[in-house]
Amino acid sequence: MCKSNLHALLAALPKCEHHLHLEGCLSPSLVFQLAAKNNITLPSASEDPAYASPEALTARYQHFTNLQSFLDYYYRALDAVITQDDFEMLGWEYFSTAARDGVKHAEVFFDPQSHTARGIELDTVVAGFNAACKRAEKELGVTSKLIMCFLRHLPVQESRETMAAAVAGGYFDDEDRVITGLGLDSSEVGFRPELFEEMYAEAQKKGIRRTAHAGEEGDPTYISGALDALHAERIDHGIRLVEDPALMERVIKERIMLTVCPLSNVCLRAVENVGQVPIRKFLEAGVKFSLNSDDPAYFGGYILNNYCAVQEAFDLSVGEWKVIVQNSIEGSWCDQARKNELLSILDDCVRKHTSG
Ligand code: HPA
Ligand SMILES: [Zn+2]
Repeated sequence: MCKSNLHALLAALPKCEHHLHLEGCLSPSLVFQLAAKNNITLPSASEDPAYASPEALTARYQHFTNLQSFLDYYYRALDAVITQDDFEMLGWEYFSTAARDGVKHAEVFFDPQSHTARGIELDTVVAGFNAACKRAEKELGVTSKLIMCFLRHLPVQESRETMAAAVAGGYFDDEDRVITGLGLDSSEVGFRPELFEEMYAEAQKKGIRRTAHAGEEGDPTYISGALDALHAERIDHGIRLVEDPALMERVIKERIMLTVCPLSNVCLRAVENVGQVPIRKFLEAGVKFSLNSDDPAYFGGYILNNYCAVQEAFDLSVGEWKVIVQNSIEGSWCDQARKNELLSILDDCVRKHTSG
């Protein structure tokens, strides 16, 4: 609950989330629970005191110093996730919590290489996450799309193999497209988007949607690289766009949406506080963006916490919230009929708020 008098409106807004790593929903309690079930030995408390208990691990997550310091914990925790049911449980952890925060549509990332590198089949990962997506639609009315990410710190050949495995698995087939989009994540600086041009070109030919993390820690040339070399349709994070006004003009003109993650930016010290995320600058300039939780088990909460933190920092008007939510609906990769449903929920929601 935030202090804002708009809290009821923020809670009720029909949210679309576009920057959410399913692996980032692995809470410390779930790490310990799955490790016990799967007989996985976590690091001992003498190796790393953070592994003394779920509470100690939670406390450790308050002290990341940059992206890499988080990724080290993020990848290590995944050792506990093994079976198709584990992946489904992780997916359900996301959808069941996000639905309570008012998420109606979610386009969620997963990182196959962090599992296939441990000997887990791509099919196991996709089947588990896809089952969670299906269940979310049936039981919660939350629609979703899966976005397969490449880990940019690994040799490009491994991304090539991941792409080939997804094609061979039929996940991009037109009739029953299980994977809607490609993404690019992990350590940004030094691993330029241009390295992944070939896989993105193949995706574009197949009509697969494209996004990439850029401008989180990397300078604005990572954003232009993602647009030029990868033909990215969205940019994940993208907050360093403000450093290059000409590029910002291009992003506005080409209607590229940024998927901004305010609490993540604070936790990973890209900014000192939410007030330094360029929300007001983007709104005033007409840069389209959605607000997202990134890795909610690590960064202080799910999407509503991000909406509330933005409201506390910027004191936005109802009209400004309407623009943010409208842009996040229109920037989604669902069909127009679903967008129209969500736009109409948005209208009702704003009307109810302003009339009473
Ligand atoms: O915010 C992120 N940036 C890069 N890689 C990631 N993997 C999970 N979250 C992130
Ligand atoms: Zn991310």
